[in-house]
Amino acid sequence: MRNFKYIGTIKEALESECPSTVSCADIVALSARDGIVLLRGPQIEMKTGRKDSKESYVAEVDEFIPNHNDTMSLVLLRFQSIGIDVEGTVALLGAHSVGRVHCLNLVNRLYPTVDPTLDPDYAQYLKSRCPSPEPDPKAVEYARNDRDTPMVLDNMYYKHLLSHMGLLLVDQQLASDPSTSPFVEKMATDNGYFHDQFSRALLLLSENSPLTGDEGEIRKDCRYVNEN
Ligand code: HEM
Ligand SMILES: [Ca+2]
Repeated sequence: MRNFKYIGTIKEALESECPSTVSCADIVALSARDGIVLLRGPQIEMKTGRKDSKESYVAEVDEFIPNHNDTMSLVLLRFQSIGIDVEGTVALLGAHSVGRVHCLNLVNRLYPTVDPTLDPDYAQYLKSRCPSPEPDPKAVEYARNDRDTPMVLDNMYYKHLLSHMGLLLVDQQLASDPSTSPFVEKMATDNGYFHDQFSRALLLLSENSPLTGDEGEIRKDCRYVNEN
C-alpha cells in the first residue's frame, strides 16, 4: 500500500503498449509475485485473468480484513473462510519478515506499560523508535518488522517470535497459541518448509473468488472504476 503509486506506473506502461487488456487485479497479484522474488523468496507460478470490480467495496474492508489486535481464533477463522488452513495462515504471516509497522500500531504494546510478553531489550528499542504514546497518525514514525534481515523474505520472523520479538500482537500470538505454535517452531528451523507453505498459501490467497468474464472489467485507471 505504501508504494501504491507504482501500480499506476505499471498500468500506464501497459495501457500505452496494449490498451484495456491487463487488469489492475492481475497487476497487484503479479507485483506481489515479483516482489517476493526480489526479496529472495520463492518463485510462485501465478495464474492471470482476474477482472477488476465495477464497484468500490471500501465498506467491506473492515468486515473481511483481520485486525492486528484480533484474537488468533478470529484470524484463523477469516483465513479458513477463504480456504486457507492453519499451516497456510502461519506461513502467510511470515510476510512480516520484511517491511515496517507505523508507531500508531505499536504504542498499545509499549504504553502505559510494556506488554510482558515482549522481550525487555526489544521493547526498549521499540520505545526509542516510538517515543510518544500518542504518535501523530500522519508522521512517518515506524519500526522495522525484522531488524536482522529486513529485505529478505526468510524464516527470521519465526525465530524472532520464539525470542519474544514479535512486533504486532497478532505476530506474538502466533508463537503462544497452541494451534499455531507447532508450525512456528517448524518454520523457525526450516526455511525451505516455510517457503513451500508460503507459496501454497499465497496461491490460494491470489485465487480467492476472482471476477471473470462480465463479472468485472479492465480498469483504465486502477484508482477508479470505469465510467459508462
Ligand atoms: C492477520 C493477518 C494480518 C494482519 C492483522 C496484518 C497487519 C499488518 C499491520 C498492522 C501492518 C503495519 C502497517 C503499518 O503500520 O504501516 C502490516 C504490515 C505488513 N504486512 Fe501484514 N497483516 C496480516 C497479514 C499479512 C499477509 C497475509 C501479508 C502478505 C502475504 C502481509 C504483508 C505485510 C507486509 C509486507 C507489511 C509491511 C508493509 C510496509 O512495509 O509498508 N500481512 N501488516
Ligand atoms: Ca527477514
